[in-house]
Amino acid sequence: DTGSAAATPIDPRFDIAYVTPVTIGTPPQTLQLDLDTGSSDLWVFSSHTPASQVRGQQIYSPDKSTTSKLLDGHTWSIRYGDGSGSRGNVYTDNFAIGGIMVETQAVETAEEVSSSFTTEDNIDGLVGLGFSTLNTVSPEGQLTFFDNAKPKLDAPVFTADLKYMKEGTYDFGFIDESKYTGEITYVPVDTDPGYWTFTSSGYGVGSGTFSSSPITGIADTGTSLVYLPTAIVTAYYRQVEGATNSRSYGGYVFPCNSTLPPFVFGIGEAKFTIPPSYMSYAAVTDGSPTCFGGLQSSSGIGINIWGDVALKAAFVVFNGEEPPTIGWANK
Ligand SMILES: CC[C@H](C)[C@H](NC(=O)C[C@H](O)[C@H](CC1CCCCC1)NC(=O)CCNC(=O)[C@H](Cc1ccccc1)NC(=O)N1CCC(N)CC1)C(=O)NCc1cnc(C)nc1N
Repeated sequence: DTGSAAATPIDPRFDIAYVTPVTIGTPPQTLQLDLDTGSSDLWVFSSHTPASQVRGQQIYSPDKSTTSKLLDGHTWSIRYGDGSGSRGNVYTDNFAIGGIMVETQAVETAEEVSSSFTTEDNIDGLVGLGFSTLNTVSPEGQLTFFDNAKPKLDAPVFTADLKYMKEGTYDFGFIDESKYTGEITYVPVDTDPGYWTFTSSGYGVGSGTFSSSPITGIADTGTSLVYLPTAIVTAYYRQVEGATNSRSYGGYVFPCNSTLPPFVFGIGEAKFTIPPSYMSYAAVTDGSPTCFGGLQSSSGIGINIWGDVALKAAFVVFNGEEPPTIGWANK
């Protein structure tokens, strides 16, 4: 099988996240989920989520599906890097993305979600596309949609073609040559502890010299920005008039009318350029003349994260063969 599904930005003003339509159960219930290579739980707002915590999200009702089965005695509880979290019970049911159907997918129903999920009414839940080792279901961990779908895919891959303030695509089971230019450069993936962890070959700021130095981090579709070592981040903002590292805004900000250099990162011998428009992420509040940078320091996180700001500058292949690799191409 092969399949394709849209990745649509949830906010027209800046790319905080992307959602993809999925169907669950019989008859199919359609939800808009955030495909997240930085985690491995598939969880949804559901008929079990307290009404006080639901604000416009679509919900999955297992009781309305003739193919749902409670996974008795199983629970899940997850905490994300931004401090948000959720927890609940587990069902298996039919689950499809882009026409790829998995009959007994573990679908984790939320009994509780944190406030930032309640207020984000465009996200009905997440599809974790990290490695199944990160799945939080207890007492037995469950497989991701990709792990379940892999045997029926023409090729054990999925690709991300995320776009700047535009609808992009996730493809499953094939590599669409019309979506990229030149060659795909593949590099090894370290699957411990379960992220798509790879090593970039270096970086450059604007037309400055390229610094060849290994930068190990995770490819994370569920993270909005790029988080890299402080030395790289200060080298970048040194080139931005009026940039400061703001404690109150929690990161590097600058006057929105400042000229930003592009940011270049290496994958093997290949080079990828994040254009200035992506690097000026958003005004700190609507209408403010102060903008928040798309590149921030990873010093408080403990890992480097290549989030959407970097991913949308490339066509990215998540290759699930043994051993897994990740491929990057210009587009
Ligand atoms: C099994 C756990 C699983 C692997 C977990 N994975 C992750 O946290 C990475 C994962 O990709 C998650 C997936 C997110 C979670 C929130 C909802 C959208 C998806 N990414 C993050 O948490 C990265 C930081 N968050 C972000 O990048 C969120 C994403 C978001 C999007 C839309 C709406 C709300 C939030 N963006 C913002 O908050 N933004 C608002 C501020 C703006 N300046 C930038 C955009 C983990 O590492 N948890 C360990 C963990 C726990 N506790 C903490 C404190 N840190 C941790 N890393």
